[in-house]
Amino acid sequence: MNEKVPLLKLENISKDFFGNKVLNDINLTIEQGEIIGLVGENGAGKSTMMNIIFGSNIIKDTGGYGGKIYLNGSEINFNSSFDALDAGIGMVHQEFSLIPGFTAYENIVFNREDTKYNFMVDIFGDRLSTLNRSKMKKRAEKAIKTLEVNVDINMLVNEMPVGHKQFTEIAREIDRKNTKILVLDEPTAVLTESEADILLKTIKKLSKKGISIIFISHRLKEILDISDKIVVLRDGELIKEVSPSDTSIHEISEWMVGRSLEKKEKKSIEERKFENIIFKTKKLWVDMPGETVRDVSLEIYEGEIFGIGGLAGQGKLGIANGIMGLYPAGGYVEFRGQELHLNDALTPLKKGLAFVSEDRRGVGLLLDEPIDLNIGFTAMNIQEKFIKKLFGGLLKWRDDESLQNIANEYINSLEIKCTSEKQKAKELSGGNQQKVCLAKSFALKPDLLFVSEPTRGIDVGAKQLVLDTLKKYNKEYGTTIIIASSELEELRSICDRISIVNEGKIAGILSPKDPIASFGELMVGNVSTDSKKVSNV
Ligand SMILES: Nc1ncnc2c1ncn2[C@@H]1O[C@H](COP(=O)(O)OP(=O)(O)OP(=O)(O)O)[C@@H](O)[C@H]1O
Repeated sequence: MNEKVPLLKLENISKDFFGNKVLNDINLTIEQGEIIGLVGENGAGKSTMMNIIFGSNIIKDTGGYGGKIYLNGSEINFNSSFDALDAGIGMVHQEFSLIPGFTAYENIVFNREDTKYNFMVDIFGDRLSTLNRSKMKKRAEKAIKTLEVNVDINMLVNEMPVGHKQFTEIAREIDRKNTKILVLDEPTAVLTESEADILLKTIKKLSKKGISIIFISHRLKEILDISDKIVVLRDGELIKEVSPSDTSIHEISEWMVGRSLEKKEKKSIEERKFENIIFKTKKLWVDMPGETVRDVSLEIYEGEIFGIGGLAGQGKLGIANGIMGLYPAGGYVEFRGQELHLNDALTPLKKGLAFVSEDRRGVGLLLDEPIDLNIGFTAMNIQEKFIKKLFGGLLKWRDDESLQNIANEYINSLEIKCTSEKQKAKELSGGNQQKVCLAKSFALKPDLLFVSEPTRGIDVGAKQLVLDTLKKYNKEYGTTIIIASSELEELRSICDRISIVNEGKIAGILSPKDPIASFGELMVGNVSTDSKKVSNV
């Protein structure tokens, strides 16, 4: 009998990192054109499994893996990702692998550039061939067009907003002619809902063309909407394979965490009164690629949790980036009654402001350093915390014990999955790296904390934990918190007031109890409605 051979088959796959077992006896098959939705808590082993399929160096450099992988029935054993690409397996990693100083189109066709004939090639060989840029641009444009997004292919990658970087990465994979399997590791984490919708449609189209997709996401609704088969990993074990029509978000969440989850009643937010203005902006503008901040005037009360929402590119992320000196900014900003000088990244930190950026890997972590140093680093440098001094400060050295203590405090409270506080940041899973970034800002004990997209890349179970930790900080230390988020429900669950930014201006400020429709109206710039300004809840 002629048994049908699956496109890809994983047989008894296991992996440990220096004795720490992270994958155990995984068996999985993937058919041509099938979309597999891969889910699991932060640190469950999803990226590791994908790195094995993609032949990533990190697997080989850490002792390889156990078990066998078959592609079209033949065993494969990739020596590098180039072998995987040659075999038709592409991957878009959580962290971008684009070349920052190159344009989008150069990145999309990188290593597969078109060249022009010139006579020197006949004499000296291919090394003297010249690039056929117009052909390269046409190819890049075609790939971007497939995605139906508006990305400027001539823009340098380091000047792009994160969402556009993500589309550039995917366009690069689409441009490859031989792709059979595409692994997408949390591709929608950096996208807005509407951008994510576009991507999901593209994924469906690719699968119809016969390309198989392995799609990792913490947004379980997406997983249910798009997958042909949902695969749940927990603590390195494959614990469930299920069809989306036979399950629900709640059930998947329970398989992920391994226990039954109570359906939480929505708690109504207690109304709080605030007296003093701690922070003000007048006519703030910020020049950040992809983010329009034109004219933002705000007054923030000491001790409140203030939300900033709005559609992508309207300015919600640009505000904190400008104030914290990461992008050119102008206008007037005041903190505790004193003008705060803009275009300087050090002064805000010294004055008691802190920022957890949406681009956490870009500006957040010292990847080769251990967790404890990452958590304490900024506080050490800016506030001389975790430092021992002798002779009136003439002799200074690192206080390793207090660093360890603070790190362990956050490892426990934020449930950071790691082997110890000495594990290097680069060895943590994406979601756990993000928790380290939050801990780093908490260690500063700031008076005013800006947080952008606090739960991006965080699994369903840990989302609430992160929001609760923010609330706890606000309550215990009186920290004023300004949260920018594309998830309106997240803002409505913890903020005292929520502003909506539209076209670089504050369209209105609402109470979290206001109806969703009022937020929606402000998001599309309809300011003439009843959107009352909540000056103090
Ligand atoms: N290079 C490495 N060295 C040591 N341990 C590692 C390394 N890479 C990953 N790990 C460990 O393997 C485990 C699984 O990590 P992995 O990145 O596969 O998780 P994940 O399911 O993708 O999580 P997330 O949702 O947070 O991205 C984690 O405990 C992580 O610390």
